[in-house]
Amino acid sequence: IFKPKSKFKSKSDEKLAPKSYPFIGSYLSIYSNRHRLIQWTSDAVHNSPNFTFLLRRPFGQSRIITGNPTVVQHILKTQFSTYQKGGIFRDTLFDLLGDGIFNVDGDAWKFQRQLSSHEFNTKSLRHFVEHVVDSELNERLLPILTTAAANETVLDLQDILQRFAFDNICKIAFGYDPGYLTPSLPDAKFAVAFEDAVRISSERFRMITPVLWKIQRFLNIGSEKRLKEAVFEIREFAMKILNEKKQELKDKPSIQSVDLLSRFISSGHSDEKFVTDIVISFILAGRDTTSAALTWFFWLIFKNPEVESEIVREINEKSDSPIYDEVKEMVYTHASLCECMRLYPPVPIDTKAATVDDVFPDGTDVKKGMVVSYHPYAMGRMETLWGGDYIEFRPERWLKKDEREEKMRFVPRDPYTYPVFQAGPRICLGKDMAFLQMKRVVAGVLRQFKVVPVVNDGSEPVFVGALTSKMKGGFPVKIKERK
Ligand code: HEM
Repeated sequence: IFKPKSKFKSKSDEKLAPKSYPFIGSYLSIYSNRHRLIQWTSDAVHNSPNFTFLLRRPFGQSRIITGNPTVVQHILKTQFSTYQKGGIFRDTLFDLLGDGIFNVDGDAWKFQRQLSSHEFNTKSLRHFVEHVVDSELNERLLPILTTAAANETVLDLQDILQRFAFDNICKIAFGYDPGYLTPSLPDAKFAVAFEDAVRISSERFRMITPVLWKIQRFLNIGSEKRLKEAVFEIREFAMKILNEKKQELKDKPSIQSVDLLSRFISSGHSDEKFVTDIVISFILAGRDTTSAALTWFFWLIFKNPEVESEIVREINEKSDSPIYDEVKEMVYTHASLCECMRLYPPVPIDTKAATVDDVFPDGTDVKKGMVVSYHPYAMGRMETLWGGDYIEFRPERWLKKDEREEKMRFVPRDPYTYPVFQAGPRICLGKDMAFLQMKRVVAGVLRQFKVVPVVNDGSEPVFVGALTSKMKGGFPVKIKERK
């Protein structure tokens, strides 16, 4: 599928690899690039032989980062049991995620995966898009945009989309509506606690050594103190909902619940710790991913008006179809979202730990315990994989004319070249749900409005990556009614 080749053409190219020194490793380069770590590691991937490089961190820790699809397939599929969450990932996120699906391996993971996969069957997905997404769209998002258009106010669209996604995922996970997109509702405590806990947990990854945050946690000071409080609030809240749900199901056993929590309780899993852990993982998974993708999507279509026109044409053509059929048939919009996430992946880099010594197909030696990352951001910007126009936003690269039916057909790329949703046995469980949600939002918004970014000095927005990516400083926009 992809032939690794040495990219070092000359001695001067080799100088592009991060410099490493005894004891501190590449810390000086890491520190000077701390505000653009995704872009810096992406450059390092591009400039490395076989697109795999070893990043030496202080105190003898090393991390292998790859953008080579053959290696990605090796990590995510062929040697699936060798590369696990384990180690530093589990340790760093344990306070927030506990033993939720994101943070476990082996039988514990398999069990949660099987149990929750029912939530993603066609019936549940149809309900999700027709009821959950649609009510949030029509009752909350579109009225906010209508008011902003009438008053010509500037909105932070990134913030609004995050709130939208948070309400959606809470309804799926808990059957509970936090109303985070409704500014008049004061009960945003749970959402704020969740936001703080995710931010502080992500910051732990950026510390020079985990010992630092562990000391802070032990002394219960600084951001670790807030993390403890935030996690306490989240768990207390989750427990409250759990008990209410248990009572509700006891009082009305015949009730048709579609949320994850009710499903677990109904199938006999009501252990408080187990159920709260898994629900917290789901909220994390669904919270910032679709909003990150949509934020960059609205920026990209503004920059590429011919793409926006084609999307508007497609959604108007489908406006008489039932909602579920409409979103399923939005082929050009689907391609545009894939193209957007190629350039701006919501999870820009993802990490595993090697459980035994191994050798990658490109010859890289891996030692037991090493941290190993694959880099969707770097891979989306590789000429070898996407051609000379890789930097252009061109949804057509995902489409092919179906000669018999005389219409465009979506042609997916193999998931090891495009691991935006991960790949292999642990591929994102919410992928289909995410596309349905994003396409419904795009149709709802663009049918009625034009989103116009407020760009003061003509500069491009900056991509920042943590656990999930963000647009630095938010996404200020004005909303115009489409004539
Ligand atoms: C554009 C949107 C999304 C993207 C790009 C995305 C991407 C990913 C990625 C890269 C992973 C692997 C993370 C890891 O193991 O470290 C993942 C896992 C997962 N995602 Fe998504 N995700 C999206 C939306 C969603 C949504 C909306 C949900 C839930 C409703 C969801 C549920 C999950 C779950 C449960 C896992 C864990 C799967 C497992 O470990 O077996 N995702 N996703």
